[in-house]
Amino acid sequence: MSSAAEFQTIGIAGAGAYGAALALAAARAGRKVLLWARDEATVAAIATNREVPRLPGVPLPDSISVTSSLANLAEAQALIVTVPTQNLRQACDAMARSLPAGRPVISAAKGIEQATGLFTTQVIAEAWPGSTTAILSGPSFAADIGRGLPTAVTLAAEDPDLAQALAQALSSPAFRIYHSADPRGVEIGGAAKNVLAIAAGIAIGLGYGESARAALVARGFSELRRFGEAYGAQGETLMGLSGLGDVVLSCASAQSRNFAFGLALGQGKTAAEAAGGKLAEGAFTASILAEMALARGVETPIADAVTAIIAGHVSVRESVAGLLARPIRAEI
Ligand SMILES: NC(=O)C1=CN([C@@H]2O[C@H](COP(=O)(O)OP(=O)(O)OC[C@H]3O[C@@H](n4cnc5c(N)ncnc54)[C@H](OP(=O)(O)O)[C@@H]3O)[C@@H](O)[C@H]2O)C=CC1
Ligand SMILES: O=C(CO)COP(=O)(O)O
Repeated sequence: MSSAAEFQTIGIAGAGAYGAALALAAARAGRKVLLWARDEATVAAIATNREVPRLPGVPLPDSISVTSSLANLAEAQALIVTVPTQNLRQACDAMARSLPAGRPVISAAKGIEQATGLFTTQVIAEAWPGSTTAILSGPSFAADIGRGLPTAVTLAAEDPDLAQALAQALSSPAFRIYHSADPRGVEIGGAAKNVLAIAAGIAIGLGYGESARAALVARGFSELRRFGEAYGAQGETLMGLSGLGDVVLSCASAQSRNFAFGLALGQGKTAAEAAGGKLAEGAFTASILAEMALARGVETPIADAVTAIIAGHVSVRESVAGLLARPIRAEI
């Protein structure tokens, strides 16, 4: 039986925008936080300025310390990994070399590993054998968490007691964490919503308007649900914060980097120009998600279209015309 009191110190691996946000959330929940960045210069800048460069304007309290040594995370009773999905394996390999396995490792990444088709908790389990995995996901911009605005997410683990204990340990009045025993459902929602956010951005970038966006979001959610159920997600999870909730947020706001990436594609930029050096997880997830859907006989026309556009195989307009020319069919 796990209890929140076990988790007094939290280690956070990855000092980007979300790592900073979750460090602040954990500190506000009364935890001591050890924030790890791989780069010495970043650690020095954070220690001096008491803010994370990728989340500027939010001062870090004294309960957050920063380190470039993974061995210093040994004191933490639970770890949260906040590096991009395609770099998660590398980060977990490094942790496995520096720390004993066993403590809970919570993924906060939203994607599918391109090279393997593994979801993020599977990547952690494979790269760091013996770790107990969990996933935290849901509608939450790092900047909103940083400002202390009300936010709600889901934390899931196979062991419901562990999920509940971690959720309690990390929750505070403005950062509410619901718990779940369906980690696969939670991680699929977070990965797939990024692909849909790109599609929604494309529709707006093309000037197709709000009705088109609403249609895309609804049909996209149906795609997410089919894919999720084919890969073992529970329907109720997909309807929750980490699925529908994050689709609503990310498809509606230009604050989403995935939406902004799609918007730029729709306005005629190439994929490289549209990314502009910012992380758009959906750009890496779209093709593997489409491939995995095909392997299980699931239709994902929106993920297919996003994949073809990013690869430069079709123009944005041709691709959208292809979607609009699909045969008329029953909605469900
Ligand atoms: N930002 C947000 O609002 C939210 C983000 N997320 C998810 O969180 C994850 C991270 O996103 P976010 O923080 O925004 O991204 P950022 O681009 O802000 O930061 C990524 C961080 O990961 C670090 N990093 C990359 N590769 C490694 C590695 N191999 N080892 C250690 N550190 C590494 C980078 O370090 P360096 O500077 O050295 O490259 C950087 O500090 C993504 O999966 C995203 O979907 C989830 C919810 C909200
Ligand atoms: O996942 C997020 C909000 O829940 C952040 O979205 P972006 O990665 O698209 O900025």
